[in-house]
Amino acid sequence: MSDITQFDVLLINVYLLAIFTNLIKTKTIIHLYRFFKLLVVVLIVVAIIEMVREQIVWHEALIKGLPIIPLFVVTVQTEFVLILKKLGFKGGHLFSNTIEDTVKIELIKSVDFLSSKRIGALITFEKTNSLDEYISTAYPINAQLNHELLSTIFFPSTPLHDGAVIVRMSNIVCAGAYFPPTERLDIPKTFGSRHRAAIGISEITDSLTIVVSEETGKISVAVDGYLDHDISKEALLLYLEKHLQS
Ligand SMILES: Nc1ncnc2c1ncn2[C@@H]1O[C@H](COP(=O)(O)OP(=O)(O)OP(=O)(O)O)[C@@H](O)[C@H]1O
Repeated sequence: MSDITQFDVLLINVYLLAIFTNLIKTKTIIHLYRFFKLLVVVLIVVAIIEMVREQIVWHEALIKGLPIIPLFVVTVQTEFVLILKKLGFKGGHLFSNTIEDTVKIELIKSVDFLSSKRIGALITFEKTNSLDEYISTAYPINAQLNHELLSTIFFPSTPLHDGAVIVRMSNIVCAGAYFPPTERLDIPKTFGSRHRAAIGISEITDSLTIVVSEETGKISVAVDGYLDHDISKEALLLYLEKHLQS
């Protein structure tokens, strides 16, 4: 323990901070981070019990507890970054996916059309967590979302219809994006890879995804790792109002 220098502590701190703030998007890191947070809480509780039991004064406790300080600092920093992201603070400016009311109407029209024709679709709205890594491997579009464009993209047998459309602000940024599907085992077998991809992306980012089932025409929304299946147009509009500001 005493071999650890302040410089080592600093290095560990910087290293862990880099992992947990930059790679927080990947599932392994999220699981690792949850375990890490639990570890910090356990270590702090053990340290407090030891302090009380052995009547250690605070400065002795500080020296003894030096190795867990980086763990504590990183956890606090990471939590702080996550809270800022939740509040919509990104890269020094307030950010959220603002979507105009006219675009919401176009979107609902398109989803209704796709649903009535039983055309499968996956439409993901980026919020504060960047979807750049999925955009970079998809087909770029960069055009304002409207009913005609969105419906045409998902038309069966056309080159762009497979995969997901990603929407940033009121623009369709790309089509044909692929997401890591959820690894959950409790998802009903009736949900195939499209629905699993929607849940998957909602587990690792704060995005909102609309799914139209090719098989049934049913509309679902995936957000925060949860799939709300078979919802009405009205319920869809409520989701848009709640998650995407005008
Ligand atoms: N990982 C993925 N990311 C994005 N889109 C995907 C992914 N996996 C599958 N898809 C899309 O879903 C289509 C296949 O859907 P599949 O029938 O397996 O799913 P489903 O959930 O049963 O949906 P549906 O009810 O529409 O049949 C693919 O052709 C592709 O367009």
